[in-house]
Amino acid sequence: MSRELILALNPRMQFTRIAVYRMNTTVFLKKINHKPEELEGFKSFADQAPMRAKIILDELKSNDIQMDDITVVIGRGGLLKPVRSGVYKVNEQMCEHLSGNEYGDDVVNLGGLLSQTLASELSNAQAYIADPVVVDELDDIARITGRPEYKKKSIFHALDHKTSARKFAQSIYKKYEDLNLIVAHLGGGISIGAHKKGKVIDSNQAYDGDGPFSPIRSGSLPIGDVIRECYSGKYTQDEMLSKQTGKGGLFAHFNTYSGYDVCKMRDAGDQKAAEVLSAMAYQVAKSIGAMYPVFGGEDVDGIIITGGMAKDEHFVREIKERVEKIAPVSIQPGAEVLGALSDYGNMILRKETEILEY
Ligand SMILES: Nc1ncnc2c1ncn2[C@@H]1O[C@H](COP(=O)(O)OP(=O)(O)O)[C@@H](O)[C@H]1O
Ligand SMILES: CCCC(=O)OP(=O)(O)O
Repeated sequence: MSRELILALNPRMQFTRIAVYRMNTTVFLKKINHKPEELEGFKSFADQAPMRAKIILDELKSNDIQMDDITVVIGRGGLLKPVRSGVYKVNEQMCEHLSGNEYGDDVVNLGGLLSQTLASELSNAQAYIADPVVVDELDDIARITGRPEYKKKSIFHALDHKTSARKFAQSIYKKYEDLNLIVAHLGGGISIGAHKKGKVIDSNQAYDGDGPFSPIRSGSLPIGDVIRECYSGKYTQDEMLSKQTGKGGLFAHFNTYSGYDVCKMRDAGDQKAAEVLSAMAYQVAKSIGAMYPVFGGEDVDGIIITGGMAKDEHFVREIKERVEKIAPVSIQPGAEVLGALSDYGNMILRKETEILEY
């Protein structure tokens, strides 16, 4: 059996999930929580990389992981220039773009930066990312907006979308490339994508654009009101961007980053939580419905609902009731991000995947 180890990383706002794999066996799995006081004082998410990397290294060492055996460090890919789906070696330009927030400031940028920082501390490791949030397979028609200077960008949870869609295809003994699917990832961000024969030809711009509001993002807003707020003199540009991308949605209503907490409030009888969650489900359902014409009259073979909030049966039921006439609905609760990264890691080790250059 190969001694080589894969270290997979999924940095989130308040924690970092890490796992170590030897082939298909999980050797180590940990959710490292970061206390609010540890995260205070950093100007951007990218600046947290050295601090989080040190904690991860200490965690691996104290759990007797054979550091010299780690040859692949692979993280979720961040906000970068548009790229094709697949595995990328982390290079200098990628690190510059991620650390400089060239395409936006989000915790997901830490995926590539942590991979690079950790690989540089290990004697035999190379850093990678896979299916970053900027995988771009949009049809040209989906890019055009009502202002020639603005193009719709492809920003969605590509890793979970592709993994869930392939898993669904396998479950019905079909190839992903032969199916038309609508995938809804319900996580911290919410992305709804039209997967036509293996390509995501349309999606909401799930970071700073349109679509349903999510646990942390505002989604589509009445744009005139937003423009007036921008010019009110009350907020800086960074504050306005943060309201859209990290402090909108359920956070703006309830002051928590956790969709789980708001579901618990609803279950405990909180009327406002029930109303806002129902509105979120309503917006998700409308966005799923909006993908139907994208297939140009072809049948939709399935709607896949995935991500952390797909674990909440009440929330999922409210979406399902509104969309199940379009196509059969398959629920895949939770997002298997670390597992998906380890699959890519194994493909790297077996030389079964092209390593793309950013
Ligand atoms: N059992 C659950 N019920 C409702 N929401 C949940 C549950 N478990 C996790 N969540 C929420 O899912 C969101 C995270 O989704 P996830 O797909 O894991 O991550 P990501 O933010 O990367 O998309 C968080 O808002 C979290 O609180
Ligand atoms: C960064 C855009 C994609 C997205 O929203 O992902 P998360 O659900 O992981 O926040």
